[in-house]
Amino acid sequence: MTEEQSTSTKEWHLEPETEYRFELDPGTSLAIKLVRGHAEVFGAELAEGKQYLFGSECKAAIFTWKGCTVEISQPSTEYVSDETPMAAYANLHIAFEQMRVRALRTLHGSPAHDDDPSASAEPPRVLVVGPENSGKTTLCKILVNYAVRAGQGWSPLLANVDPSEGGWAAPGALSAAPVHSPLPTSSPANPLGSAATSAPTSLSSNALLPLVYWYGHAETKRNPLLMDRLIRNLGDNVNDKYDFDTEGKVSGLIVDTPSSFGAGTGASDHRHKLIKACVDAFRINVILVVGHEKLNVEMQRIYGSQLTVVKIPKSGGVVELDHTYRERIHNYQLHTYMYGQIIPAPPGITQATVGGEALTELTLAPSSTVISFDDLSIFRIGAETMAPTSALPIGATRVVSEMQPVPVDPAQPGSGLLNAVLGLLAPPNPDENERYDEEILDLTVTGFLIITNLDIPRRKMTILAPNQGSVAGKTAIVGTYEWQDQ
Ligand SMILES: Nc1ncnc2c1ncn2[C@@H]1O[C@H](COP(=O)(O)OP(=O)(O)OP(=O)(O)O)[C@@H](O)[C@H]1O
Repeated sequence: MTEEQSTSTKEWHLEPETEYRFELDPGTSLAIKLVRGHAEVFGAELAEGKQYLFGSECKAAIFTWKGCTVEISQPSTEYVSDETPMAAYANLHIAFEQMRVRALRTLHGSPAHDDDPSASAEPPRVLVVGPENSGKTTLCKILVNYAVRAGQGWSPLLANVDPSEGGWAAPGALSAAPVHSPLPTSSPANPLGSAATSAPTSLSSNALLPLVYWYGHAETKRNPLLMDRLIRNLGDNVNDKYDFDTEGKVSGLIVDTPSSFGAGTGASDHRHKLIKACVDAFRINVILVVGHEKLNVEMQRIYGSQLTVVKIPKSGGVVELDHTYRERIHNYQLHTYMYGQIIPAPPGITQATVGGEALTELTLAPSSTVISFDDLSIFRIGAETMAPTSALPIGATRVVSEMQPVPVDPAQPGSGLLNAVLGLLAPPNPDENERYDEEILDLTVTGFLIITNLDIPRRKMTILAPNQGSVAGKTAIVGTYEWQDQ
């Protein structure tokens, strides 16, 4: 008996249009091999005979349109369901595909043959909204994966404006990237597959180069003005890109939103402003509301006259994620950002891949460096450390606004910098005349680092970063995320 056969493997035969769902416990991993037929994980096809690893408490499903046999090593919570919304999702994909084809035809001035000449020639620019745990991110992934699999050379842009999720960067970031090959699913630490955000060595074959802005908090309500500005910055960048890349533009874009956009009601809260910011910034023409009647009615009422609002079903497989799970995921994400994607294979599995990549290609070695306090300028956006208004001298008015970059002095006890996650900013405009006061709000992020030690008497601090690049003279922003290497 070979080593591989001696593991506890189990074969599942899946009928057409069913899915095998699994949920991993902490510290466990799972290997899945497609033995026969066709299967996909959230729209990304599995290759026959390859072992795919899943870890870090991943919760996902293997879906098949035509039926298949899969071999599972070291199963955990698992079941098969024949009730999935995949047919509805596939119909959506077909509708978006028609929009792309029409947009491309218009771009090339090709004659229209069969369909309605009055139909819009705009590519799909889709905003996905829904309450917590409705499967928004999963739906975005499925739609993007179906588009890139269509064989038309589409590279739709996926934007993630959910700061609690991290996407391709660290949690607290807003990001966007054109997707050229299917996004794999292997761990919630990399919900959208691996990106070349940490170090060049992590440039695996399907790594993406996202555009990233740093918000720095999990909750959108903490600084809605900053969220609004970053969403508009992301949108402006995307539109600038499209001005030059008209072929890329016809692939369209999909925007994944935080659950706070779909939660609660009432016109006064900040979420309407942020939804509006997304609609304007990304020139949205379709809003998908995942499984929420009231939200659908609300979106119809506000946007129904200017764009298409579609309610779509929520999958019964979506897992309710609690607060502690989300905190563990943030830890996995930052660990993965620093050390790469490390998923130990279940016993007996020797040859496996993570989302199709060889395991060794995804491992990183971060560097810990001691720098002087003066090497790095650190800012906090808004008045986090301000005294309450009531504590100000009589007659004094607050001078620090929610959007003002406030310098943070590491020498100050209680600076909040120890173990803080910092977003390292791209350099400001080299032309002094083009600079402006709040420029650092509009700079993209080139990387993240963690302050692991502060030596106030010697004015030194230790930083952990994925590579050894110098940070001297650079500017970083601190938010409310912290991480300790355990
Ligand atoms: N069909 C399915 N089978 C098993 N697990 C699933 C399925 N669909 C989604 N999940 C899992 O459920 C969890 C929640 O899904 P997802 O992140 O897509 O929801 P969301 O609405 O974006 O969440 P959030 O509340 O963070 O905005 C994820 O771990 C995802 O992998």
